[in-house]
Amino acid sequence: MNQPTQAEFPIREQVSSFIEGRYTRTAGHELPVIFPGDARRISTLVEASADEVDAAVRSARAAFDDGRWRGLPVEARQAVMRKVADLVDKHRDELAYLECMNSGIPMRHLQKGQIPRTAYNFRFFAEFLGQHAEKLHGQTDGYLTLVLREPVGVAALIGPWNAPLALTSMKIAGAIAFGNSCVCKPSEVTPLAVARFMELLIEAGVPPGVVNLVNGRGGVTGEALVAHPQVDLVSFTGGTQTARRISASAGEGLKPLSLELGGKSANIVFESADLERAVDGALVGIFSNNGQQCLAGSRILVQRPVLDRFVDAFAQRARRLRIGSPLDPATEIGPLAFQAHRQRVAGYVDIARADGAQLLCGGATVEALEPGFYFQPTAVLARDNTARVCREEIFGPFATIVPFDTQDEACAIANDSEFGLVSYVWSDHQPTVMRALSEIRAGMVWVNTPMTRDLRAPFGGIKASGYGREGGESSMKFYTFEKTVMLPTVPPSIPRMGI
Ligand SMILES: NC(=O)C1=CN([C@@H]2O[C@H](COP(=O)(O)OP(=O)(O)OC[C@H]3O[C@@H](n4cnc5c(N)ncnc54)[C@H](O)[C@@H]3O)[C@@H](O)[C@H]2O)C=CC1
Ligand SMILES: O=C(O)/C=C/C=C(\O)C(=O)O
Repeated sequence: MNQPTQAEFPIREQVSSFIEGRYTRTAGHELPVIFPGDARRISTLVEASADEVDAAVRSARAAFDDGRWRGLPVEARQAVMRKVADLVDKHRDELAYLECMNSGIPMRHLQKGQIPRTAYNFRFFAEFLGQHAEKLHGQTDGYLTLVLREPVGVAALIGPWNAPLALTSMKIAGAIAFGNSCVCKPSEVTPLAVARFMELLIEAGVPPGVVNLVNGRGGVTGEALVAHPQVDLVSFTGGTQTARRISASAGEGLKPLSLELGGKSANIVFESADLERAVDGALVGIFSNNGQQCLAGSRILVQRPVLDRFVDAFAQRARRLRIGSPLDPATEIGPLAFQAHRQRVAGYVDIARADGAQLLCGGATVEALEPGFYFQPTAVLARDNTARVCREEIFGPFATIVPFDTQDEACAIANDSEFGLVSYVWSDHQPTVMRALSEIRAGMVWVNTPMTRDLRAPFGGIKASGYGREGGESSMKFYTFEKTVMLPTVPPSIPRMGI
């Protein structure tokens, strides 16, 4: 594909809220929307005030209460959700372009990964819905006990900037599949693709008001949304500190919460691994999506007998990754999402050195691509797991390699983290794999493969990586509540009172 252009896919001059099926275009506090490839301002975000958040929640509430969506037969909801997926496929390049211009994620990754995943989020939940009727729990002592699943109500869906549409659409699909209405709040850094997606939802037949959008800063728009008394549950993906504030507010309102947070995931390469595959996997694990992934394998633990070979191959391949404009189909590493974030990532080079780590490759910005927010794929060899680069989530193209001797040590290092999102294990020796699987404390473990995803499976972490799970049945449980119904099968004898 040629590089897409703004003439082909115009970018809205202003991104506001989308309430009851329409952009609001109100005046308000403005934030620039920037193309990280060259630091150019490409649009303006108009922040939603608390009043506008209130209007969005009320719209979702009304849509829920009058049953315009949850009251539809399952087949009708499924048909609309499939249509959403078809429209995402049809507009794949446009959505990829908007996301790319806003987040700096390379087009090739968006066109092959995140945008098809957006379509699949809707297809998956449409099919899932068709498989799950209310469950009959059988008879007991003259009663038929039924457990019904009902939508919770109005969901607040708060998303991050690292995979804006793919992650927000996963939440929307899960929420509306089971009949909920929702208000989304994407990251203020990356509002464009999610905003365009709102129009596609309406075009597909999702009734206005069922999915609303508010844009703005977390401390303003996000806080007003979480605290709104008519919001019934909150699904959040983002940073751990933010999650603490959201938990406090949601806790006050006793709102169910799903928190998908950051990680410092161990990618363990045993000497029994196919080393070439492990290097391939480790590169994908830390450098795909410009390294901005919660599930990045950012701590690469390597068994000493293969350490030198691994380090040489990894650093050599990292140096060869193609850095460039995210619009170029050949680009493997694009710019980081915003300038302050690049500064933060770059700061870890000195932090690593101060802790005695050795720089293996990268470690600098890319002069030739200034003023874009580029940063070279970087790897350091840490002395041990106490280094700050082993403990803090960097969220960029920055790998920390840590040597180990024994399997016990590898698992102890893997678990010695405040986070517990995922872990990767590379070994062709089954007992090694089986032991690692039972000892690693993380929400997910991938064996001899980087980052594969099955939407039927629960996704989420433990410890500072959050709690709650989404995907398949886990989403169904989160976005519904159980209502128990007792029906007498024979007229019961009821004690007579007050006679
Ligand atoms: N997928 C993940 O696990 C992600 C993890 N992160 C981690 O979080 C760190 C900080 O990144 P940020 O973009 O600043 O993430 P963040 O946690 O601040 O933002 C995520 C979302 O939460 C919203 N938000 C912020 N404060 C809020 C509040 N008080 N109430 C309601 N909503 C609020 C933001 O506007 C955004 O939509 C990153 O450096 C990275 O370590 C960031 C993005 C994604
Ligand atoms: O596959 C999912 O449902 C979630 C993936 C999350 C990320 O890739 C992320 O937050 O980086």
